[in-house]
Amino acid sequence: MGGLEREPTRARGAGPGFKVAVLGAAGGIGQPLSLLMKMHPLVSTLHLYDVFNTPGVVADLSHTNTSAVVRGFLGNDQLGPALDGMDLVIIPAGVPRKPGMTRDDLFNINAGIVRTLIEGVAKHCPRAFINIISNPVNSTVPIAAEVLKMAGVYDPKRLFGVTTLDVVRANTFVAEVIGVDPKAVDVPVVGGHAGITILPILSQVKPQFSFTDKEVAYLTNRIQNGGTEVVEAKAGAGSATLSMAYAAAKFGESCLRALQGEAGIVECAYVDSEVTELPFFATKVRIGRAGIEEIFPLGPLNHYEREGMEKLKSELHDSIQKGVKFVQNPPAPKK
Ligand SMILES: NC(=O)C1=CN([C@@H]2O[C@H](COP(=O)(O)OP(=O)(O)OC[C@H]3O[C@@H](n4cnc5c(N)ncnc54)[C@H](O)[C@@H]3O)[C@@H](O)[C@H]2O)C=CC1
Ligand SMILES: O=C([O-])CC(=O)C(=O)O
Repeated sequence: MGGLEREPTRARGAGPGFKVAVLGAAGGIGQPLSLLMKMHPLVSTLHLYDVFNTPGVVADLSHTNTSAVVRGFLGNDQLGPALDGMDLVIIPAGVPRKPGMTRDDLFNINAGIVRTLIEGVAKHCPRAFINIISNPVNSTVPIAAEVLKMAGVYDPKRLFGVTTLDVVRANTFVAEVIGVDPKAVDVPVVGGHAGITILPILSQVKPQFSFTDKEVAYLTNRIQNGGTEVVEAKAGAGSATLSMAYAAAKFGESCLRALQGEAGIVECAYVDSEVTELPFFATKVRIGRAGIEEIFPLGPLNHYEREGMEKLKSELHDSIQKGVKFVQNPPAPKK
């Protein structure tokens, strides 16, 4: 195809807004998430990185007439340029589940992917907010923290495990039960992001509502197993992608609004925390320009929720330790 004799006149990418990188951008989550970020008015530059098909995704997205400039980066050699100067790095890279698998079954492949990508972040944009989507989140966030510590650039206020999909699901399923618009519902979801470590605090739902025991059991089970519901429905073709892209864009937007200086941005996220004895835990956090400004306590829990808290602790503890150990005592490379 013939090119233009002169370059397009408007130099773009230097306008107001933030620089965002999506790592794993050609995947099931990465593509719709990249579209949503390309449409976002707070994004001026969008860097799409993957080990596969980024030129195709970039060619496609670059034809949308939204102001963000999109650039593609392919393969490990281009990880540095993909990350240079980024304000926000969103990471949905890695393999998804198939029916019968747990999120922890993804550890062997995804742990190494996240470690490599975070080494890149540590080197090229250590002050960026990092949003980790790659599973198992309960372990990949501790992996990221250890890698950043080793590089001497760990700022716990800027590292977030994305658990927004659990909140999105909780709000949707609760809205169905109480018969209101899901946008009007707010359910805190705490703990982690796998099975029983996902703990919806239904007693704190807004608007206030008194659920029956049967409703609590149904809702808790559906929220904890929402990911598996999608994995089974997709029958081998992957896990949640569209709802996850929506959730990641929602959380990413909150990070960008916080970076811009907007006050009062509150989201649930899995973060370095002292709310419990576990070193990482998801609760509501207030995010500001420099990252997490406040981690909210759990608030009053009923008997059912206190039991759920006790049940989740040992699984979450083990997943955290597994991630920490992976970086501190890495497995010997296979011969
Ligand atoms: N936190 C959450 O709530 C959720 C997390 N997930 C997780 O997100 C991850 C991605 O899921 P999908 O997009 O459905 O998978 P996918 O397989 O469709 O896409 C993953 C992408 O990552 C890329 N990739 C692989 N190795 C890479 C590397 N070293 N560097 C950069 N990119 C690399 C692949 O080429 C692919 O394009 C999975 O681990 C999945 O379990 C999925 C849904 C919800
Ligand atoms: O279930 C999975 O494997 C993907 C995921 O984390 C979710 O949908 O919540």
